[in-house]
Amino acid sequence: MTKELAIVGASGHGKVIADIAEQLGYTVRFYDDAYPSKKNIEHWPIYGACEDLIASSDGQAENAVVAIGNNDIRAEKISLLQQHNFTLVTLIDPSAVISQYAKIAPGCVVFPGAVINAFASIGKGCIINTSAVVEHDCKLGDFTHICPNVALAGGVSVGSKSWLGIGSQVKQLVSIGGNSLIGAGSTVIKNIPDNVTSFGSPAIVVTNNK
Ligand SMILES: CC(=O)SCCNC(=O)CCNC(=O)[C@H](O)C(C)(C)COP(=O)(O)OP(=O)(O)OC[C@H]1O[C@@H](n2cnc3c(N)ncnc32)[C@H](O)[C@@H]1OP(=O)(O)O
Repeated sequence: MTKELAIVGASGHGKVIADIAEQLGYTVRFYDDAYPSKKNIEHWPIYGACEDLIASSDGQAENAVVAIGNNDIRAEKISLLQQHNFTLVTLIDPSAVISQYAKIAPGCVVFPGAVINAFASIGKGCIINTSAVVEHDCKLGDFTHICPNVALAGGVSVGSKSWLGIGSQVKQLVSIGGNSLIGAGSTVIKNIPDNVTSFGSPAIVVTNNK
């Protein structure tokens, strides 16, 4: 029997998610709020906006994943789908390496080559992007985005909705607050508070996002 999966968000990120989902045996259907001005992505048709997906649902726990990189919008769409009884699927690329002792909440995507080690815990709706490393005992809040090639050493914590830019690295046991942004290529060696943008090596706070 084929498994069906609605993907909300027809973007580059969505294409990677569709590829992973198909490898896992799903038949995918894209939805995007740019519909009807946008009607397809690559060879996949777009079936409607997110509200069309909800309207067409029979309330019988259909599978869905949200493929939107923006943490706030992803959180909003996931909450909406949960309110309408969709099943939030977590997709893990077959090439990712996940410890038997790691915990990953629903609605996450784990991209090719990522590693999540023992006793790491990943909150709801997170993106663990290509070749990111989440070491042992890390704790990631809901709706975080860990970009490609990020390396989190052991015991790092990241608050909800934070975004760690491509190639950034974080020293062991460092804590990054919620809703903060770490710039591409940064090296984080000290705790970072909530609601700030930081970058550089070592990373320093450059903007308060409140
Ligand atoms: C699969 C995927 O594609 S996933 C997506 C991956 N993308 C990323 O990781 C992007 C992460 N984004 C960044 O690093 C961005 O540069 C941000 C968000 C930190 C800053 O963006 P902006 O606010 O637009 O800053 P802007 O580009 O105007 O730069 C402002 C200054 O900060 C510096 N700067 C910006 N980002 C960084 C950085 N990561 N490291 C060091 N310096 C930086 C710039 O050189 C510039 O300096 P100047 O004023 O002396 O010229």
